[in-house]
Amino acid sequence: MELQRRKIIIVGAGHVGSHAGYSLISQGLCEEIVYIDIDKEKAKAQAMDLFDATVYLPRRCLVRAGNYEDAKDGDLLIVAAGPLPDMSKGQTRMDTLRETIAIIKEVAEGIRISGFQGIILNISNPADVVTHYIQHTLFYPAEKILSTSTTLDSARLRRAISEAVGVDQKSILAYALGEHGESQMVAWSAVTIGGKPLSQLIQEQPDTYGALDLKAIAEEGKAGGWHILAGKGSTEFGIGASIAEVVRAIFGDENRILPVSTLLTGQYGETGVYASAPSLLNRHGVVDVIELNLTKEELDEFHKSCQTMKDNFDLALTL
Ligand SMILES: NC(=O)C1=CN([C@@H]2O[C@H](COP(=O)(O)OP(=O)(O)OC[C@H]3O[C@@H](n4cnc5c(N)ncnc54)[C@H](O)[C@@H]3O)[C@@H](O)[C@H]2O)C=CC1
Ligand SMILES: CC(=O)C(=O)O
Repeated sequence: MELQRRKIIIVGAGHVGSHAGYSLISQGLCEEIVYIDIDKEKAKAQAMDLFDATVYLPRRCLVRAGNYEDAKDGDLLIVAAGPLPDMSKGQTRMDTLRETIAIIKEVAEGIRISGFQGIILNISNPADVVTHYIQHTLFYPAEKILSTSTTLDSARLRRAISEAVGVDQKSILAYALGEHGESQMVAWSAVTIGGKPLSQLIQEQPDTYGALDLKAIAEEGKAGGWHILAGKGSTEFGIGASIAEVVRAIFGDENRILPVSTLLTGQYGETGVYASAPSLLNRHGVVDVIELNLTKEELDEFHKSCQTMKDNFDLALTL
């Protein structure tokens, strides 16, 4: 009998790293978590706090602080190190590129020397461009490096739709696609509520669904992160749950479809760019990208978003 011991490395023991850890241990998704942070005392403290919590959680998980040597036999590595956009300066996620890349250079080198060969899930913003940068720097197999990206924005979009139509988010399937950031777009043509296309509901119930302000709903979904940042200075529970959802799809070999950011190789007419699109996830990582039948306007918006990320990826390579 081969006993399973799933090991996750989390680089960055801040708000995201700690909440990712709590989501993972409370859902019993791994047997070991190792925190790496330049602030070693913080890494130790977060690990100890989380390990104490496991006493009262259903599944055992060893949580400790470590270093890149611990990544050698890791199965999955989460990158969550970097600054948040400074709202007082009106920064977007993309505006943090320069500062984040300086950190990511060190993180990527740590991953390289560790010999880590598992799946990399990048969260550091600007998420899509940074994921591409790590993949490029490490010559990493693209199917094994991804970002949660608009998995989180799609949850926020589903909340915004839910509030407008009075149906629970879980009964709504809706994707924000492209960038985890300002240029993201909504694939309205693919939205279904209880299995019915939104376009059909608009025709059948013009007084309710037909009266929806789709632009305002899309904006509300996109603004979700900003509302949370403004209110409490960090976003953590939503991203922690999104990370756990992606990890479950991978470790469970689920063939689950989530809107993660992956290297596009011709899908939607885009090549050589990390962007969020509905993708099939299993133990190998991202094994397929689903091409939705987007309208011409939606496709134009998607291309615009991809161009933003291509331009910033080129910029990242000069930093
Ligand atoms: N993709 C997404 O949906 C989300 C992305 N983020 C991004 O995640 C990143 C982390 O955000 P928070 O956890 O809120 O920040 P935080 O400031 O709470 O934590 C960041 C941690 O990274 C550590 N760190 C800095 N440089 C490091 C290095 N070279 N090596 C190892 N650790 C290092 C810091 O010591 C700190 O503990 C940011 O880039 C943020 O923009 C945050 C929320 C959601
Ligand atoms: C901070 C961030 O990227 C988010 O919560 O969406």
